[in-house]
Amino acid sequence: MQYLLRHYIRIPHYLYSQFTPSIASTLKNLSPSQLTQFNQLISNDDEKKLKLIAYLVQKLKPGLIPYKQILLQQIRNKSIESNQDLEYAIKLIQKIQNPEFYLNEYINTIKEKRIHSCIIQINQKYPGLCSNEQLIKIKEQFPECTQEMIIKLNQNKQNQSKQQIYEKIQTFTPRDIPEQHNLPEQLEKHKCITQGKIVLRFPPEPNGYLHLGHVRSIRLNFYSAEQLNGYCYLRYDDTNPANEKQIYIDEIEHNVKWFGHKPTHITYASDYFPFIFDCAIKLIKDNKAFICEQNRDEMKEYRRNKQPSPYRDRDIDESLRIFNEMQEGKHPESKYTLRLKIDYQHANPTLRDPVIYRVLYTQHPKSGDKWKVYPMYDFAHCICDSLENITHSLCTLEFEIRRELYYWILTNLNLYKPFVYEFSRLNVSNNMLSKRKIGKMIEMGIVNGWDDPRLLTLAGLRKRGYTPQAINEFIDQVSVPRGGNEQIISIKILENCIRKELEKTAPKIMAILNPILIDVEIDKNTIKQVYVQQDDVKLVSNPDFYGLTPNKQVCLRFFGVILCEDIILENDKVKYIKVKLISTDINERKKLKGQINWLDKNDCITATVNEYSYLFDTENPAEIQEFWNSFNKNSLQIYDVKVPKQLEYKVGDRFQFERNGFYIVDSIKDGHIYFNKIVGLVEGEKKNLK
Ligand SMILES: NC(=O)CC[C@H](N)C(=O)O
Repeated sequence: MQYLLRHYIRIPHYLYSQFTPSIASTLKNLSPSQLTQFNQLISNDDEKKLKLIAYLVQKLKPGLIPYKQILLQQIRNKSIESNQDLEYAIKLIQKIQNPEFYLNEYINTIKEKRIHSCIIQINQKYPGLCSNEQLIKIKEQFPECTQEMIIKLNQNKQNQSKQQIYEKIQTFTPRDIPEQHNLPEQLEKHKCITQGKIVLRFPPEPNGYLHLGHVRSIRLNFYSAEQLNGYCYLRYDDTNPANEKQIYIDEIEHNVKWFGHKPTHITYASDYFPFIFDCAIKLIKDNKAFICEQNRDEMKEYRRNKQPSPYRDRDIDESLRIFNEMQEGKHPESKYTLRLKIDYQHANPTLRDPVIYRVLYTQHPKSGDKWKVYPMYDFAHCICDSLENITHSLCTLEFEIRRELYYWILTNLNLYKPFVYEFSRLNVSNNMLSKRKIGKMIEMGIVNGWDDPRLLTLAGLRKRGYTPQAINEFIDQVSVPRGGNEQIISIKILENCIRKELEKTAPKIMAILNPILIDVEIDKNTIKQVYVQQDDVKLVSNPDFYGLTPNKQVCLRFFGVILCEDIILENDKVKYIKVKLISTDINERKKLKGQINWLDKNDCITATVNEYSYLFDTENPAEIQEFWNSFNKNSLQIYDVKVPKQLEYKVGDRFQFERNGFYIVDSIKDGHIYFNKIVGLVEGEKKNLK
């Protein structure tokens, strides 16, 4: 049971202990026949998960009602593999939720709901499918649904996900948690300042480059503020000078601008250090904070065992004196810390007398050596939010457990409290979004720096050829769910977004990857030399191959029908290919299935292509402790390419190389062009040589 709870229901850790006995006792209270029925119903693992969640929702203790929505969400987000699963999940949802609410809030009929889920799944499984193919797939599974129904639902879905990002904020309703309520006079002052407008913030720590995961927050905050006519701050959460650098600060600002956002203000947590310091003094004077001398390990041990620090009852004046001395630089690092005096036995470990200040003699990128004491994130963050009159403080789910502490601090400082809301962190398959882990990969030399095009850092995506529009489209499609940090989004959805955009915008050119030179005999006296692509040449043909192979006719596109007379090898490599021009007649050309790309030797130049594929072989490398072992060693391949000579190439230009994919000019060194492959064509398109 514990195992299931931990894996399938994401609730704060410290609640398990309260949760499990109540479930256990409910199970105990079932009559033998009920129990048999319950067990009989559970026939496989997936069903077990769903059933258990549904069961738990029914049996929630009144105090846990706020988590009901999370659990329901969990059922909705459950990946459903078969029709039976789908029907089963729907039945469960119906059972546990007021049917009227379900029908109004979600979809009109169960049938629509089923089709709708099916569309979502099909979109996720085959992101590149056009609507016709989608229709066929859906019809296979739901023969009873009409074409109109599918089109209508598909449109609804698209409109819904487009609007969701900023409309979502308007749907947040305050939870009924007393600690979160503001006093009437606080609210009045807050409203007077904000004039009822929405005030958001994007608060990255400048300790690395931003990545795709941050775009969810950038989009949610900046874009929502723009759409809702509100404000959004870019605030650097610079409370730990040990890891922070000016280059990161600059890169973050550059990225926000890249997405076209203009922060209402750019602020730094360090701007507020004097105020935050005074807050700490106030808490010491109120006997709500004390100077502790426990070292890191002792503190950890005591907190885990719910024991009080031996310094907890230190005299207020002494704590005040030491804290001031800490700031004056009179004490070494790690000797003293300032800790809150909340409740060392609290069920939520973040409230067990957390540290709020420590001594650091590191140079701070903004405030230099002015400060010797630095506030911890938990202490600084809520105060900054409050001072900036943030209306909605939005963060990822791993911060959920800190929400109670956030409110405790603001309540005890008598400060205005923003509404805190968490959403799922973004995970993308076959890659890793974690500044720490990316930093590690750079350190190990697995990738070539923060802007390596295989990484999903914004610098990497930019270099790879992604546009802000395509990235935003991806974020809109995957939206801002709250289902859990474990969900993994297929990287194919991201690829599909850039592909869709480039299909419309990138000019098509013929380019020959891995070129092979062939002699085309036009007549007895004329030989034309052209390049064709290595993968269009095979010594032995097969029924699916329409390229060059001995004694077979193929067409050099827009030129003429040729017959391959001979292929000569040297050390297993094609050395020479001899072909003969048979006809240039358009009708003859059209007859052939095999249409090959080519470039005249005299009309092209040699360039280099960096072709990238997935960074990791496994879908979820974060799961593996030594994640570098699943690094895809073929994630970068370098090829020669021939491109038309008469075109102009500038860094940043994007092209579609016909039948190959999309490419961007990455750099030009001494006249030599380097392309990065952005993304391939939709699977199957390449083979189709027509
Ligand atoms: N509350 C939050 O949004 C967390 C911000 C934190 N500085 C981070 O970069 O993760």
